[in-house]
Amino acid sequence: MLKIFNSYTRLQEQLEVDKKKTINMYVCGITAYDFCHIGHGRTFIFFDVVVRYLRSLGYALKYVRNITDIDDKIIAASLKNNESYISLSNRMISNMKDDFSALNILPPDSEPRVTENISDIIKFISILLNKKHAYVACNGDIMFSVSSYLNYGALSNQFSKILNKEINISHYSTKKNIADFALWKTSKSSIFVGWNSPWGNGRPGWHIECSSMCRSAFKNKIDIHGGGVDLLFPHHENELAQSVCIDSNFSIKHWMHTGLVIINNEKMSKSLNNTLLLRDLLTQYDSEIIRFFLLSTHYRHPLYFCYKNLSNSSKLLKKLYLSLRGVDFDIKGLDIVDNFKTDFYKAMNSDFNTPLALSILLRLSKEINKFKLIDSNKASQLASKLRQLGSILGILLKDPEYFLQNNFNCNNSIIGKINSLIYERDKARRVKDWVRADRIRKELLELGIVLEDTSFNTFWRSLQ
Ligand SMILES: Nc1ncnc2c1ncn2[C@@H]1O[C@H](COP(=O)(O)OP(=O)(O)OP(=O)(O)O)[C@@H](O)[C@H]1O
Ligand SMILES: [Zn+2]
Repeated sequence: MLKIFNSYTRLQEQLEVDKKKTINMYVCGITAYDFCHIGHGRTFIFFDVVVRYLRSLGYALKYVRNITDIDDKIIAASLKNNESYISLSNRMISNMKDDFSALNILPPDSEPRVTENISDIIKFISILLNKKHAYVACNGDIMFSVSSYLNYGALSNQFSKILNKEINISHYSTKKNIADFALWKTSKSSIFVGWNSPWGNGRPGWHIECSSMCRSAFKNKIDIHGGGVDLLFPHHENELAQSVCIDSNFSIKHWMHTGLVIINNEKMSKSLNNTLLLRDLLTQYDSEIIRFFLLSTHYRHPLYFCYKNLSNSSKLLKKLYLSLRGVDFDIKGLDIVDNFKTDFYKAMNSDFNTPLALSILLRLSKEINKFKLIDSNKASQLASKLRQLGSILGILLKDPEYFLQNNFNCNNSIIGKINSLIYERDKARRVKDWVRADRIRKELLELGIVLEDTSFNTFWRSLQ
C-alpha cells in the first residue's frame, strides 16, 4: 500500500482512492519570465515519477500543472527586455517545454494559464467579497481577510506566528492584518493594462489563480496537490484559505512538497539570480544522468547541488547500462521469481523512496552481470525487468549502446577512429594475429576506450 507524507497532517498516510481508481493531481507550475533551472528540474522530475509510478499501479491519474503567465516579475522582466509580457511568457513557456521534453518529463494532461482563466478568477473574488472574506483596500485592491478564516495557518503550522504579528505602519493603506493578501491588484499605472473587473482595471493576485485553476480542473476532488516546499507558505496556505471560503466542502487529500535545490546555502531561484539552467546542464550531461542525480536524494530533503555527485550519478547510471549491454530483450519468459520488483515497489510505496529504489536497480544490475556468465536467458529476463523498473523512474529508456557511446565526450572523428581500429582488430583476430589485436586494444585503452568481446560482437565504452 502506497504511503505518502502529507504536509498538512505531517504524517505518512495511505493514499486513499475511489473505486474507479481515479486520482486528480494538481502541481503548481512555473512563473514564466526566465529559463528553467535545476530546482524546477527536481520538482517536476519528481512529480513526473509520481505520475509514472501511480499509472504503473493501474491508477487513472489526471495531472494538471498550471502556468503563471502574468505576474509582477513577468511585467518587470518584460519592461527590462523591451518586450511585451505575452511575448516573454510565451517564449519562456516554449523554452520550458523544450527543457522538460529533453528531460523526458511527460507533459501534463492539462496546462492551464492564468490569462485564460481571468473570468473565473473574477467570479471567485466576487464570491469571497459577498461572503465577507475579502474587502476593498484604500488603494482599490481587493484583499483577502485572513482573520475571516479560522483555520488560517493550519497547513503551514504558523497560526500564532502570522496572526499575532504587529501590523507594520507601511501596510495600513492596504491591509487590516499583516497576513492579508491581494486577490485583485488594480492597475496603478498606464504601462500595463490589465483586465476589466467590477473593481476596475487590474489583474489577479498570485494565490487566487491556483484556487481558480485547480477548481476548474477538478471541482471538489483533489487527491494530490503539490509543489516545492517554498510554496507551503504563503502560496498554498492562502490558496487553501480561499478555496475553503468559497466552498466549505473543499478539501485536498494529500499535500506534497518537494525539498529545495540549494546552491551556496541558498534556494536556487530565478529571483535570487543564482540559477544553473537545465538547458546548460543538458549540454554537459545526458538527461538520464540528471534524472538519476535528482532522484538520488529523497524528494522531501533539501538537495545540495554538487558536480561531484552529478558525476557519481553518471558512473552509477553507466553501471546500469553496462549490465543491459549485450543481452537479448526479445527473450520472453515467465515473470521470473525474484525479490527485485517487490523491493522496488516497497521502496516506492514508502513515500516514493527513489534513492532506495535506485539502489535496488543497482543490485539487480549486479545479478544480471552474474547471470551473463552462467545463464544468458536468465540474464536477459532480468535485464528486461531492470529496464521496466527503470522506466518508472524515467531512466534506462535508451539503447545501451547509444547511451554508453554517447556519454563518452568525443567528436565524430574520434568515434570514426575507434570504429576503424575495432574493425582492424577484428580482421587481425580472424587471422589469429593476436599480437596486432592486442596492440590495437592497448592503443584504444590509451584513448580511454575499453573493449568488451562477446560471442557475437565487440563493444566499446569509455574508461571513465
Ligand atoms: N530551488 C528549487 N528547488 C525545488 N523546487 C523549486 C526550486 N525553485 C522553484 N521550485 C519549484 O518550481 C515551481 C515553479 O517555481 P517558480 O517558477 O516560482 O521558480 P522560482 O525560481 O522560485 O522563481 P522566483 O524566484 O521568481 O520565485 C514551484 O513548484 C517551486 O516550488
Ligand atoms: Zn500554485
